[in-house]
Amino acid sequence: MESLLKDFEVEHKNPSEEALRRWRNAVSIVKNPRRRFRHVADLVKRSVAEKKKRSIQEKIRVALYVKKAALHFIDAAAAVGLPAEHKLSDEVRQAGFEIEPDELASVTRDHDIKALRANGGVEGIARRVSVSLKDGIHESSLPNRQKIYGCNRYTEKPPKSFWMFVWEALQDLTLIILMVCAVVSVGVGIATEGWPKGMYDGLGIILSVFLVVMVTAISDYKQSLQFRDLDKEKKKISIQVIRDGRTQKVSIYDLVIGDVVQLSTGDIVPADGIYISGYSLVIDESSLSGESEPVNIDEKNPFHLSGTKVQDGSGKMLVTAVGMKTEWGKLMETLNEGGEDETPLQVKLNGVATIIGKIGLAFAVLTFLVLTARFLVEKALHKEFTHWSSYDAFTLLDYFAIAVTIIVVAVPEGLPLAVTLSLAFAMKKLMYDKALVRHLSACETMGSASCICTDKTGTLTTNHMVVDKIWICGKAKAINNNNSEDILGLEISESVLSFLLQVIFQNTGCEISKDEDGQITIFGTPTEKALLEFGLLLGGDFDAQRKEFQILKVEPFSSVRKKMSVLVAFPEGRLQASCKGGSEIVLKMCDKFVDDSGKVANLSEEQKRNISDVINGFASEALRTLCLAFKDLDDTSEESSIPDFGYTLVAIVGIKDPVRPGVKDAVRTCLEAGITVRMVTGDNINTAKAIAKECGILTEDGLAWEATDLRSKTSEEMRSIIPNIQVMARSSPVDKHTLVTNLRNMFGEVVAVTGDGTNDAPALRKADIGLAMGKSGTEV
Ligand SMILES: Nc1ncnc2c1ncn2[C@@H]1O[C@H](COP(=O)(O)OP(=O)(O)OP(=O)(O)O)[C@@H](O)[C@H]1O
Ligand SMILES: [Ca+2]
Repeated sequence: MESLLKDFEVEHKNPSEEALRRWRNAVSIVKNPRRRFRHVADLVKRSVAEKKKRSIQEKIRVALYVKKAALHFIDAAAAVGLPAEHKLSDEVRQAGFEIEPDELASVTRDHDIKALRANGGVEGIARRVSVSLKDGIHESSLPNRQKIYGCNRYTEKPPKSFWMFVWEALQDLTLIILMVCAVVSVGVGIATEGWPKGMYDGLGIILSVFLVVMVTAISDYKQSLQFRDLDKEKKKISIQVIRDGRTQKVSIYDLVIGDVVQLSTGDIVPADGIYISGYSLVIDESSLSGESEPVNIDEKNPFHLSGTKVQDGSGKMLVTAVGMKTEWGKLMETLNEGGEDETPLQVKLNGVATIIGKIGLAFAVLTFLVLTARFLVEKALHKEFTHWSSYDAFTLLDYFAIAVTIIVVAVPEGLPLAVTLSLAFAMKKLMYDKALVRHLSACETMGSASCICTDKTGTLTTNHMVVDKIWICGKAKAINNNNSEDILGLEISESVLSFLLQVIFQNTGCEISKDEDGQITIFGTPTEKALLEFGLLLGGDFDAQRKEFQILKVEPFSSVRKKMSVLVAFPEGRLQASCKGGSEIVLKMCDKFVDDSGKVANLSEEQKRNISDVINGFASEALRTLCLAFKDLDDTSEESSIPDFGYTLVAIVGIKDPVRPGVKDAVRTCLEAGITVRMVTGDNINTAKAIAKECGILTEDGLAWEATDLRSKTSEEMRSIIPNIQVMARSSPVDKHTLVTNLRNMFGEVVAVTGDGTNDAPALRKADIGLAMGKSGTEV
């Protein structure tokens, strides 16, 4: 059997074009190609779509790069004339806007900096679409905006109606033959046996064909409805916007022109827009232009294109074009063209169906031959060979119908479809368990995984973080979260408290939004939230503190740097940098600290060691540790970057992030099933070890490494280390990716990766199965 099926082998993930072609060619007996190849990639369509995509990308590239160069040229020649005034239509004017949809869309699409300037920059555009850059749009203007500027939706193929499925089911070759047989049978029947008795045979066949077609069409239609539901679920993505002065999350489909969108690392830009403000915003435009070189978006290059990805940094943008007015909208059409790749099981079953089909066909032919031979022999015996009646023709037709019926029932055309159905069923079931499966094949591959690499934060732990311990003024204290009067247990001096609050409130990526009844919601990552909540609990006033200084520069948190730094200016002209991040990393940047008496003192080697012990102490209690530090700068000159040395350590916080209930059992189940489980985390090694022990991942003889130490190893050394690694700490996204690659290539393992953040995205994509966790669901 294996050798018969050798053409029916494809890889789990990204099968080669050649393999896809091979099995298609090996399928020889197909009754209904439309049905048989329904959930299978359409290679022809795909290559057409690929060509179309290339040409669109090429056009975008020309628009982005060549035009830009040309513009510079024109600028240099000082041939600046104001763009032609666009006439405003009454509709736009009555709605209170001052710019035509097409003009607005073309500014961003063509990177037309001249048009932007002529419109008064981003502020000018904002005025024209009547929005305040600070408070965003008014919710009440939503319908108007949608009416005039459109919705953020892309044209989709209309869903197939039920009758389409009936039509497709009718294309079955054997059913067509049977129907012809039925018609002939009716004709011959009426001629020989008369009305109505002669009808019965033919009618019988027609009725059964009708039944087969209906059953097939109904089950196919139901299946398509299921797929539509799944598809809808897959497309639910939300993004942070500011509306009516409040930060809120909305679905990307509800975005309108004028929305102020908050972008942060890992987000897909949901619409075309113009840069308002931001910090070290780096965008990956490869999905649009095919160029792999990321671009910086700032005042000089202020255009955001829909479909690109935020690689680093954070910022705000003003939406200027949505839906089909963006280039992405056009590209979207080509994206799903040609369908999803078939899974190995689907292909195998196609092979089985083909083999059975051949056997069925052979038997059908044999049956027909035997029956006909017997008939002829009998005729010869009765010496009636020259004497033919219509009755004989009828008999032969009957034999033929029998042969075709054998094919109809014996060839399992529905088999490959059945597996798609069962995979879809598995998807649905997983969805009830709150897991969204994006690719059918994942359901299948999941069963053959030999190794799981999981991140820690958010996957093994709940991601509900609270500050649990703090080290400040040379003492470690447990936080009493229930008693806001006396959270620090002991008194600390006013000045130290103000240092601490300053660092917490300056150095945060969080947004606080207050609704009408004063309820506050904090938007931000769990770590940041925990810290900010702690600051509020200490009695800090976020809004008041924020007004005291002006933020000059921000280096947002990234999984590579593992820290966040900001530079602020106080009204009196003083500058201050502050930094928070992975404790051993920030500790290296400090040479002073706030001592027992609340004074700034030099940090000796011994004290550094003591502080390291404190960090390790916190970490081995499974706390995530962060160092908070600041540095006063008297240099008012325009510094190019935020310094990374000479800081004063204010405090170390230990943040509790409890292990999810049930994780330990899940790990045990995996181990019993022979699947190795590894933890790959960005956190401190001791924190990682503590959590890994708690979950049962780290055993006595297992290894725990820091990713930085692994990077320098040769591939030979890796080969001996990797099989025993159970914990990899302080890893960057690239480290995670490398580990997965090595596991797959060196040891041929089928690797499943679970992760919840952007730092897991490369590894998730590389893995045989990527399981993206979390409520938010970073787009992977
Ligand atoms: N907002 C932040 N500001 C500064 N430092 C942070 C912030 N968030 C996390 N860190 C530091 O970075 C480390 C986490 O890095 P990273 O984001 O790569 O991992 P993670 O996603 O939190 O963990 P995992 O990989 O297990 O999911 C933490 O240990 C902490 O020290
Ligand atoms: Ca994570």
